[in-house]
Amino acid sequence: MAGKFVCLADFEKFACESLDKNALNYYNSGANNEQTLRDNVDAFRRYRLRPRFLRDVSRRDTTTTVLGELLDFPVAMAPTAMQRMAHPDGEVATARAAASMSTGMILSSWATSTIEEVAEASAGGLRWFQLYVYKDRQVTRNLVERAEKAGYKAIFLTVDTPILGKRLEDTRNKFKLPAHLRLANFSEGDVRSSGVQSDSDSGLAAYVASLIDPSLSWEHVDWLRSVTKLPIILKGVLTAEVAREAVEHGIDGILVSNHGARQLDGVPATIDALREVVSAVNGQVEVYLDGGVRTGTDVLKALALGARCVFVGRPVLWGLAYKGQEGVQEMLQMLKEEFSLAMALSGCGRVSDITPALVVHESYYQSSLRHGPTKQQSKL
Ligand SMILES: Cc1cc2nc3c(=O)[nH]c(=O)nc-3n(C[C@H](O)[C@H](O)[C@H](O)COP(=O)(O)O)c2cc1C
Ligand SMILES: CCCCCCC(=O)C(=O)O
Repeated sequence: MAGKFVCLADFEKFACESLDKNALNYYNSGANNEQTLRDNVDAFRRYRLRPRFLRDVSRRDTTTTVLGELLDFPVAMAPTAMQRMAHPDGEVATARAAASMSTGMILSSWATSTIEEVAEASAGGLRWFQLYVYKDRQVTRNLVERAEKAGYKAIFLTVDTPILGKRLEDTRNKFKLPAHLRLANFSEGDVRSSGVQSDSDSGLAAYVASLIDPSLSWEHVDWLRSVTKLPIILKGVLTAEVAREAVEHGIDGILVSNHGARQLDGVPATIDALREVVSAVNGQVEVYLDGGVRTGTDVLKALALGARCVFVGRPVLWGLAYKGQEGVQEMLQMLKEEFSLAMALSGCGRVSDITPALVVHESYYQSSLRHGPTKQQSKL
């Protein structure tokens, strides 16, 4: 348990006070007016819990599985690029924290540590690899083969970023990766050396435009399927339509995500999009969620609405900024304890006790106050 911190907002506050502007704005900002950024967090507050009491919750089992891999609790770490801006050990510290807490991490294609050093530093830990598709297929294939060889258990293909979203602070700051760091998995063409920065761009947007494939389509998904035996999860799905297509293309899982609200501003909060995706895939593949998860009750709500596991992005960076590996562990420990408490207080001894009846949208109560019970309420 963290010494002086009592909630994840404390980690955020520390990061805001200690990181430099270039890194902090890059980590914390969202796209455009940040409507979706705010909504990702606020939307969780619009769901209400319906606890079941008089059940023995003296012992709780928080474990779950993701594609057959055991996790001590249903919270793992989303890929976030360039973690060494937050702490010198960056992704290596994150991977060690994941292993020590018996959960998993997704390593970003844009890590500031190599695929191999992260694997070596956290031997026995659960790691997945996040993939961006480069215009040069060989570059992309090489990343996949390295991840497979180094023991990563799945590929999370990010589908919401054919082009970089507009992040105002990064543009104002002319974001740059500090000179002592590099995108460690590429031999050349990093954020500093892309060379095409205009006044209306951050260094990042220029790099993406020069190297990342904006023609990303189902053809690339099928190609990826043909070059790896690893399970493929689509990261960035928000609609039933895409979810159904994903299942048709033999995808193994779906991560409901809006990229931490950094791509298309105005898309729904992920917790609001979750139900549509869960119902579209109808149990055919596992569904996960990231975006705005900050408390144990957020985790509980996401699971009740059908997520098998949730991922956190920015909280990892805040934990790193606080105390490296130890800071990330403390952040995860806090979420685990909050989740276990939320399970107890809602009458759930096991993760499988968390069912849709546990959660309703706030409108459920507003409509019954005005008009008496709705059909949904009468059914519960
Ligand atoms: C600083 C930062 C960098 C990110 N880098 C990546 C990335 O390299 N690949 C990716 O698929 N998603 C990336 N994301 C999105 C996260 O994986 C995740 O979807 C999001 O952060 C979850 O929302 P949260 O930060 O509110 O927990 C990044 C997010 C942030 C904040
Ligand atoms: C292909 C786009 C790279 C984006 C850089 C990392 C990232 O995902 C972010 O949100 O920033």
